[in-house]
Amino acid sequence: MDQSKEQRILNSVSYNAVKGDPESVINCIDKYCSQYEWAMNVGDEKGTILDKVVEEADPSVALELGTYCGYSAIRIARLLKPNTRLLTIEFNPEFASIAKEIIEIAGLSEKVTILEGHSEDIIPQLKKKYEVETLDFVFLDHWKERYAPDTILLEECGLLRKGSILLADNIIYPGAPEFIKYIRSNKRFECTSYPSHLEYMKVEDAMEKAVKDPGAAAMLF
Ligand SMILES: CCCNc1ncnc2c1ncn2[C@@H]1O[C@H](/C=C/CNC(=O)c2cc(-c3ccc(F)cc3)cc(O)c2O)[C@H](C)[C@H]1O
Ligand SMILES: [Mg+2]
Repeated sequence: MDQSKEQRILNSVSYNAVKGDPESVINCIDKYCSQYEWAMNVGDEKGTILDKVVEEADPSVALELGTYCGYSAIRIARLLKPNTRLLTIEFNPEFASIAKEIIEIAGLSEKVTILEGHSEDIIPQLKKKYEVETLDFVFLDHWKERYAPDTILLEECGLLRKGSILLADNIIYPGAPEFIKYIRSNKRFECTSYPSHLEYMKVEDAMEKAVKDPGAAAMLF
């Protein structure tokens, strides 16, 4: 049986990237997906926005919804401080195992835990089974119609604190209209839109940042 696109991406990383060097893995995936086969990694342009928001969040515990090949997990984890971690949820077993290998090549297996399963099943387990108190940063990049219900689920499970930062990909293309409607009308969140482009294409896209109960100080000035 011929290989999947995701397997071909792993082949390219394993052949071309420098082991233990996250930047070389990121560059290798971006090169492969620009030149040979488009894939739904967040990419380098939106990836730079992701980097900035992760640095702003400086998270002790970060969560990603939708690992896919592990590209954004590597972008996030490479910026994490010692003794901090990224949990990333992926329900497709083939993608979970490919991501595991790519994250290993980047030398980031210590910082990244791939949780295989549906987000709606795993999120309620984060506190007890994965010893999470609250999440400092959440990257949403899975099925777009699940952004809103999973954000509500994170809230219901008490996983978001004052200042928790959510960042969502694909606000324009493919779009996440229910999420935008929900998060922008929710007084508890302060939202910012970051216009950009769809990965590897000249198509408009955007990312949305939502900060929960931003600092009270903000109200004083
Ligand atoms: C129901 C279970 C929910 N719970 C879940 N629990 C766990 N894992 C989940 C869950 N739902 C999904 N996943 C996993 O996350 C990944 C899914 C990612 C989805 N991303 C897109 O659809 C997209 C499309 C385009 C695009 C743009 C232009 C085009 F022309 C074509 C495509 C661009 C982009 O940047 C995009 O991120 C992965 C493939 C999938 O197995
Ligand atoms: Mg995306």
